[in-house]
Amino acid sequence: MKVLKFGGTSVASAENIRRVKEIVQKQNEDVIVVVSALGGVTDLILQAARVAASGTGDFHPVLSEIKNRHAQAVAELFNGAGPVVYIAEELLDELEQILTGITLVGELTPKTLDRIAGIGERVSSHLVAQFIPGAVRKDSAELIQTDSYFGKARVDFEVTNQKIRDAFASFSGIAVIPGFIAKNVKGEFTTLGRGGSDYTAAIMAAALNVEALEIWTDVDGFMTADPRVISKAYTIPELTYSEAMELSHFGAKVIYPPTILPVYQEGIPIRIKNTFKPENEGTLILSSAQTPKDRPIKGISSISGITLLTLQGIGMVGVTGISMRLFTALARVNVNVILISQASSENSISVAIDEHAVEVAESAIREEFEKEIEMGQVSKIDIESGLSVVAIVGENMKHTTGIAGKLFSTIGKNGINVIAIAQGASELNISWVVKTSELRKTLNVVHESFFLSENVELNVFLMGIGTVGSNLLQQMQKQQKKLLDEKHLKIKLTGVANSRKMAFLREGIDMTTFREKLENSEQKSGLPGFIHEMKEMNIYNSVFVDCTASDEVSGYYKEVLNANISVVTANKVAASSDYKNYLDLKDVAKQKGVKFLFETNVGAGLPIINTLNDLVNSGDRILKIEAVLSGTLNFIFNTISAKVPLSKTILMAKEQGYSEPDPRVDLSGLDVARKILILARESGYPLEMDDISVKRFIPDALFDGSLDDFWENVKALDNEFEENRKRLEAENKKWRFVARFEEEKAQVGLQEVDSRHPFYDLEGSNNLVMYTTERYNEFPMLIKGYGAGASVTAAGVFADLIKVSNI
Ligand SMILES: NC(=O)c1ccc[n+]([C@@H]2O[C@H](COP(=O)([O-])OP(=O)(O)OC[C@H]3O[C@@H](n4cnc5c(N)ncnc54)[C@H](O)[C@@H]3O)[C@@H](O)[C@H]2O)c1
Ligand SMILES: N[C@@H](CCO)C(=O)O
Repeated sequence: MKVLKFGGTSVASAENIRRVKEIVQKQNEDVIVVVSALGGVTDLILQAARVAASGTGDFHPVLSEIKNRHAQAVAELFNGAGPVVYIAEELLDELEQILTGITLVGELTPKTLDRIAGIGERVSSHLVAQFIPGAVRKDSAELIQTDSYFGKARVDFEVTNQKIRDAFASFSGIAVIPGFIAKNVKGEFTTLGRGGSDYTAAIMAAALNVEALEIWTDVDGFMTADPRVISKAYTIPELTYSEAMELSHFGAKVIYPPTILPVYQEGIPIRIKNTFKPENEGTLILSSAQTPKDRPIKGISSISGITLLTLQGIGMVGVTGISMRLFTALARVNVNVILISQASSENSISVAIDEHAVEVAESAIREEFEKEIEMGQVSKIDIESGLSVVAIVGENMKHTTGIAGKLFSTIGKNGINVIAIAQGASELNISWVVKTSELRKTLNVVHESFFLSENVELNVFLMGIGTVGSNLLQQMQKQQKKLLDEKHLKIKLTGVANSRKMAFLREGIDMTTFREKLENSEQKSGLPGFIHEMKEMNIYNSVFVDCTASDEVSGYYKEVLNANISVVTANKVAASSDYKNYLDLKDVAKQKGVKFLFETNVGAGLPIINTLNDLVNSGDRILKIEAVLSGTLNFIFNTISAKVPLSKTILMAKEQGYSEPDPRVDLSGLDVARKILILARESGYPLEMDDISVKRFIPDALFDGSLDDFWENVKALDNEFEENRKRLEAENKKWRFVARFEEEKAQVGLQEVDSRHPFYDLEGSNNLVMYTTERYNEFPMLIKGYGAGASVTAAGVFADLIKVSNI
């Protein structure tokens, strides 16, 4: 035999009752079907009773709604005919009479309320019993005997069990019974309190020691987290009774814990099933559940609307009875304590309570500790609202090390502040308090870290979609699927901006149609606005990618890092700004557990900075750096010829995506100066830009004025350069713009190199770096290759991005 309980939504309408019938008829054994009232009916009854008791209002409109709901179901299920019509009418007339009585006396006692609160179940059980062929209705009120604590009556199990066993001694087939209701020894109606129908089902199941109890509801069972917040939450196949109780204590309102006590004591399995998707397995709750060893956590639950009340004072240290008095004071005013945290210093005790109970709780505590407050032994009662409690639950946590470490480091890395923590010695649950504004992010990071570790998500906020930025998006879009399939890395474009518009989407903007999305966006681009929105979205594992050349953008890195968002940048301005700022950014990133990566600042996609870091970190010392670091300048000097004058080569470098947005940054030597400065710093030398000697090969006058002036005036240099070029050709030499760092000094400038020089054969826009170190001494280390260009630079940015994910 099995007991099946159908909740309010499962019997909310004729259509749903048809589903119930189908489910019941598919059972291969005898069943007892416990039903709730039609969804929402109990609330309507209570509402009508309150209106009646007020003495001023008219309960009839609410009563009509109750009657209509039933009349509609009867009409659809029975064509409005048959005995059920009279039964329903009779019960609802009874309700009307009692409501009239309440109106007359202007008083609503718990006893009267219990007389009517279960009328919904009494009607629905008749409807369902008559609708399922062969089913018989039995009256649970005659089987379950309670005391007279109206509203939440306590069951007399000895009498009840005997009554149930007698009633079902020779029963076979389908029985339908109302949930929630019972009677006291005098035969007066009582109710079983919150979760009452579940309780009825559990009482029946335990009394008859049935094979299983099935709770049919409108969800698939216990989920790994609140599915309204975590779209990737999934149904937990098996739970122990203790895990189910822990999970349902908070958000997961699948069952009400006290209701499962009778079946728990008998070891009867409970299955949670979805009436609307009966084919799904649901969740099975047993004494010992299957738990994969690598999944110590079964689920995450959360509850919002929490206030933390902290009693603090050095006068509390070592004084016995403080907690007893605190909790007794709260109990006196019926305040339920959801979480308790007290440090071993005993200097403070924090309790998490429902925010609606704050006023009563506070005044009860103030009253209790009036003397101590007066004497200064209790210095303050702190109240912090707008909080949520989150908990991870799992029996396998017991004696497993590293769970709390993993939990809090994941949370911390994402910039979420943990306000209070509680873990019982049973190690079944770790609970903590966060601001409700951080709840979504908390659930996401914890869910990802414990349940979806096979898929790491990276949320990209990209600023600047010019040469490098747009190429990066193409590469990411092409590689997205492969990274997901093979590396379990999900890259999402969660925000993007060009100089006019910006767009954001938590689920990820389609990288093929991002331009349309931007065009259609109503958000005008603006740096503070972009940063604000990114921070407000507060998504875990976020990365800010800077593909602009703007110093204004780089000025925001600190704020971004401080918000626990990693920074990946192709923009060289920050790493070559004041040494203090460069160090600060690195420090903030370290402190916040996020990354600040800028590999493409030198040599585009070439592994120049990473290699340098590896050398230095492994104990090598950089003695000398000699390098050609400008793709633009190398391209210009390799392209200039009798037919292609200087001015044309500059234009070509720009068109081919090598030059800076303003090519004067390359021509002036500033770009190379920035790069050698960054390399010197990464080698461990605290250089400033002023320490770099820059020898320009283009007259200063050309750098004054607008970019248009420059394009016009630069042509005047063509002849002189052609003369010099011819001379060089005759001498079999080439121009190379060389950067050098040695003995804490750095310089950049134009050099004429002959064919024996290692820089002589450097083609196209290639870069070459030579590291002379203590280990690479007689033969320096060489890194050579494309040093500029859209695809190689974008690839370098992409590689940094992937590094952030730590896959
Ligand atoms: N091109 C290369 O080979 C290369 C190599 C290494 C590093 N970089 C660096 O990459 C960065 C981008 O270079 P690029 O060649 O793509 O330049 P680009 O001029 O093609 O692109 C820069 C884009 O940033 C946009 N932008 C500027 N300020 C903005 C703001 N406040 N908000 C939104 N968008 C803004 C511009 O409108 C432009 O579209 C530069 O810092 C450059 O030094 C480039
Ligand atoms: N403008 C730069 C881009 C690479 O940093 C260059 O030409 O080298």
